[in-house]
Formats: sequence, C-alpha cells, structure tokens
Amino acid sequence: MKGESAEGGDRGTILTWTERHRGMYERATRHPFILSIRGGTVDISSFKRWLSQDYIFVRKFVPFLASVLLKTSKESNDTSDMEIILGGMAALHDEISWFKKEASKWNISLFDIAPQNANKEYCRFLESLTNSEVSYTVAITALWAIEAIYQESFSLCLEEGSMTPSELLETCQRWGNTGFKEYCLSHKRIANRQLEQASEDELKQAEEAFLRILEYEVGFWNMSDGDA
Ligand SMILES: Cc1ncc(CN)c(N)n1
Repeated sequence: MKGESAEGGDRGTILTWTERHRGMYERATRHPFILSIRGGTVDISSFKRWLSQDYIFVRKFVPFLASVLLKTSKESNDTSDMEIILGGMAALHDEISWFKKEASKWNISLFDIAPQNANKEYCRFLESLTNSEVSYTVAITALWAIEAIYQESFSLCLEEGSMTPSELLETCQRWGNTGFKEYCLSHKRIANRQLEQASEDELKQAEEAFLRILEYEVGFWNMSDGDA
C-alpha cells in the first residue's frame, strides 16, 4: 500500500499523523513556556535561556538544511522544491543575524554558552538526519515538523487576546508571521506528496522521525525552565 491512500485517504499523511499523535503534538505546540509568553507571565530568565540555547540549535540546523537541499537536488522530481529550500537557507542567514542582535539586546554573550543535554541530543539527531542514507522523504518530513512546531507555537502568542509582552513580540513574529506559515505549508505539501509515493518502510521511518522531533521539541522547551 502506498502512503497517502494507505495512511490518510486524500487528506494527506501529515494530517493523519498529527491527529494520531494529537496529545504529543499539542505538548510540543502548546508548551507552558509558550503559554507563559502568550499570557504575559513569562519569566525573562527562561526566555533568555531559551534564546541562547536556540542560537546553538540554529547553527546546527544549517548543515541539516543544506543536506535537505542536497537531497532535493538528487531525489526530487519537482524543480520548485529546490527554490523553497533555498529560500529557507536565505531566511536562516537572516535568522542567525537576528539571534545576535536579540542576544545583544538582552545582554547575552553567545560565545560562552554550553549546550544543555536536551539540546545536545536534539542536535545529534539533526546530524543523524544529514546522513545520505536518510531519504528526501524522511528529511523533508522532519524539516516540516521542526519548522511547523515553532510556527504554530509562536503564532499562538500573536492571536487576538494574547498578552505577549511588547519586548517579545518581534521574537513571536519571527516564527508566527504569515510568510513563515506559507513556508511551512510548502514543506507540508512536499512532504505529503513524497509520503504518497513512499514505501511502507519509508513511511515508518518518517513517522518515527516526526515523533522523535515532537519529543525533542518538548525537551527543548523544558530547558527554558532550567530543566536540562
Ligand atoms: C528547537 C527549534 N526548533 C525549531 C526551530 C525553528 N527553526 C528552532 N529555531 N529551534
């Protein structure tokens, strides 16, 4: 049986999986740290801890995204995929500059930060995904999950009625803006298309990667609490 028809009719495999793992998906996208930003009660030292750890993560995300770009060029049948991933690379360049600017705003030195365990484990997993044996289908599914969790989380902090502190609005807009949402939807479309053609084994690997990312993201948010 092939991916989408086996997994999700014409609704897309991703939707089937987010429904199947709804509890875990919500733990990743509605974490207490995010809800504390949204509710205006966030502890600024938690925010700073998250910011410094995320800078480390984002630097490790660069080779991962480069590996997806390489896989796109080798394994994708749709030439527009490459432009989408390339756009992501350009945005990542901006993101690194943004982290530096934001860190100096909060008086954080990014040079002497030690990665916490949860971050190290997540980065190791990212690195494992760069392996040439990991297929484009698994890699693009992982990319979708990593980006979509941030997009959904931070867009919650911009919803009407949220009490996000004004000094954190720029952070929330970085991942909660509509352009980033569109970018995530592009990944979702590509992932669903790839999953539709995938073998049972590849589907299993992609779902497993999705679940591991949900766990790592929850662990990552937990670090903001000083929970390494
Ligand atoms: C941990 C984590 N996950 C996702 C993203 C969004 N690129 C991020 N910056 N950091």
